[in-house]
Amino acid sequence: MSSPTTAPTALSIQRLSKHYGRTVAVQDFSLDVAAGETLALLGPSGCGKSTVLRCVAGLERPDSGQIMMEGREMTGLPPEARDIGMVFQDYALFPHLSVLGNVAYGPRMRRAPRAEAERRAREALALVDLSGLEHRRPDQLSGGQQQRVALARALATGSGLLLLDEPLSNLDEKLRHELRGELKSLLAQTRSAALLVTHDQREALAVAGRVGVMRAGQLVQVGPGPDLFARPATAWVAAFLGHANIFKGPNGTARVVPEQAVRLGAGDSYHITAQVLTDSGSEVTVDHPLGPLRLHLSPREHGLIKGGQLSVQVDEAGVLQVPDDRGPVEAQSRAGR
Ligand SMILES: Nc1ncnc2c1ncn2[C@@H]1O[C@H](COP(=O)(O)OP(=O)(O)OP(=O)(O)O)[C@@H](O)[C@H]1O
Repeated sequence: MSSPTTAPTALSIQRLSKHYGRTVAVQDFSLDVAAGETLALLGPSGCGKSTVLRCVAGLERPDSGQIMMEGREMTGLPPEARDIGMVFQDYALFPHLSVLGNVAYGPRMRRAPRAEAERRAREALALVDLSGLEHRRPDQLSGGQQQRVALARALATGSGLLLLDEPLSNLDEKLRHELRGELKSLLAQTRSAALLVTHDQREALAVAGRVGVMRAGQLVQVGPGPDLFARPATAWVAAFLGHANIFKGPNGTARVVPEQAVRLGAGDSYHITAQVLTDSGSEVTVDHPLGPLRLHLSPREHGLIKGGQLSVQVDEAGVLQVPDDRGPVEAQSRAGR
């Protein structure tokens, strides 16, 4: 599962495990992040994403495994010795410090002289487009501006590795959408490697070059986001990424039918068993021999329905055969839809 790129490795996590009491939070987790790369860890709540990040930051001590940065062993070191820039969910700015003071804090802690720390802080604030607000206090900023100050603070550390734990979580949908694009270009400009944790697929796809999908403490698949969607390794990953058509196959396998494998208005006609209007057209369920096939139709495609029937041709070559690793409840809820 290592990166196909030849860039040097900024972060290497090897066989990391961590439990809390009886809860296995992370198990045998290995991942490399290349210099300059942004990698997003994606997975359902409680799957261990933040624990991985906290172990990399040095805020948690792993039970076993190794964490290396640029080839140096970090596993036993305290957070302040790791030279990492961090942004956490609540972005915890110091309320009594100005914007400039907040951003200069990192370099100051790393013993940069005041003038040098402030120069770096101003540079970072310019990157996040907040020049001119240096003297405000956090409570005089909007949520989005505070979020950007937190980012600037991480960037000003000048570290080769940034850890971002749900960095856009406290924003409304509109602002999140705007900042997703900004975050991507910002990370590209800094050339730092970044490990981003999110439970939001759109965020992962919009910001990261590669996405790692976690389930129950383990990394189940890693690769560029569009590749994961086109070729999910297992039925659980397919379901998690939003594939609608996953059918039980023989011997513990499942068949995933991507929308691209379905041609409308060709082949045999099948009954429509359910129809729901959506804001972009309609969603219909077709009684297909493979299973109840759920399809999104544009208003124009909706016109292909004749007498409660729709012609559908499934390109067998486009159907994916994968191990069915879904629990009984997950498989049931999909089949029942
Ligand atoms: N300090 C702790 N003490 C006990 N259990 C913990 C602790 N921190 C995390 N856990 C448990 O470890 C597991 C992984 O938690 P973690 O916060 O890493 O998940 P996550 O994927 O980041 O979740 P979310 O998306 O909800 O933030 C969960 O079952 C959680 O309840």
